[in-house]
Amino acid sequence: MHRFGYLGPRGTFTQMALDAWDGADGREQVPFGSVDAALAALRAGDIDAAMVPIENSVEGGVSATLDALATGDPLVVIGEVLVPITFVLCARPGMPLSSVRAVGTHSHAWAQVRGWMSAHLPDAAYVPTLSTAASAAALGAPGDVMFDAGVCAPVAASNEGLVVLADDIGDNRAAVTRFVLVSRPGTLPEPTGSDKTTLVLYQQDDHAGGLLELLEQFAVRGVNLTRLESRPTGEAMGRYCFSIDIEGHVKDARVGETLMGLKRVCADVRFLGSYRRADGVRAGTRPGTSENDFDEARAWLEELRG
Ligand SMILES: O=C(O)C(=O)C[C@]1(C(=O)O)C=C[C@@H](O)C=C1
Repeated sequence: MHRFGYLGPRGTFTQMALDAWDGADGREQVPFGSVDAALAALRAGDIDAAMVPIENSVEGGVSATLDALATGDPLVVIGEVLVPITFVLCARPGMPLSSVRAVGTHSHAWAQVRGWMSAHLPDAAYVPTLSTAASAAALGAPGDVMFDAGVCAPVAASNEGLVVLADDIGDNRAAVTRFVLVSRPGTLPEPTGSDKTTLVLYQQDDHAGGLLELLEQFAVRGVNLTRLESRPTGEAMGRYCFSIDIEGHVKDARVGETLMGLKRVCADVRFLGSYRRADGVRAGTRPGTSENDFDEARAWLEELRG
């Protein structure tokens, strides 16, 4: 693998995630204007992998990524990276804070600085941009821009020669965004004991207790969920699929058994990869759900069957 796409332009938090990814020396970084564009290029074979944001500790799931992975030609996650998020408010030299009337940034970034904005620029209009660094790049280029200031990473402001009007403006100082490295199917990282698996579940039909039935599959095998979101399928009002991250690897017995159970009760199970956890947390196993417990139970059944 050598061509790695990412949500650009340079200076995005996504590029920081790609810089922090340790699996690819000599890689070429290819910026894309949107998550959809990066994943389309990956599906088309123009790049080998793509780094995209999937979840923020303050604003939650990144719908563009969740939806692009849930539909279309299959893709798999092969790794994840956590990046602490720090925002600055930046502008062209000479623009004082008191003159800022409109602020441009990515919608997930805006959600993380809303409190600061209402305290310091309560009347400023919000202008969405495709990434935080895109707002800095627009201000850094000559010509008219629809906003006077941008919210981005400090590195994006300095890349573009902008002045910092305010530092560290995130409402939650502990904000973290989780990024995933996505590739075409065919690469399954080996289990490490500290892994995650990502799935999208489509229900057979809408009925009372439907979600509970899906969750039981995890619960009885001691599989812990680390993220659960419902996303509209787009087919009709009220039709949802479930985007889920669980602890463990598809090669772990309890995860494999869970997937088989889900396959029986769901209309469709989309496997989106098993990969090493960025935080190194090892999955705890409930009594009766260790590899050994499953091996012993399987051997016992084989014996009964003669
Ligand atoms: O705009 C960027 O810099 C991104 O990498 C995207 C993104 C996101 O989608 O959440 C990543 C981290 C921040 O939380 C804000 C924006």
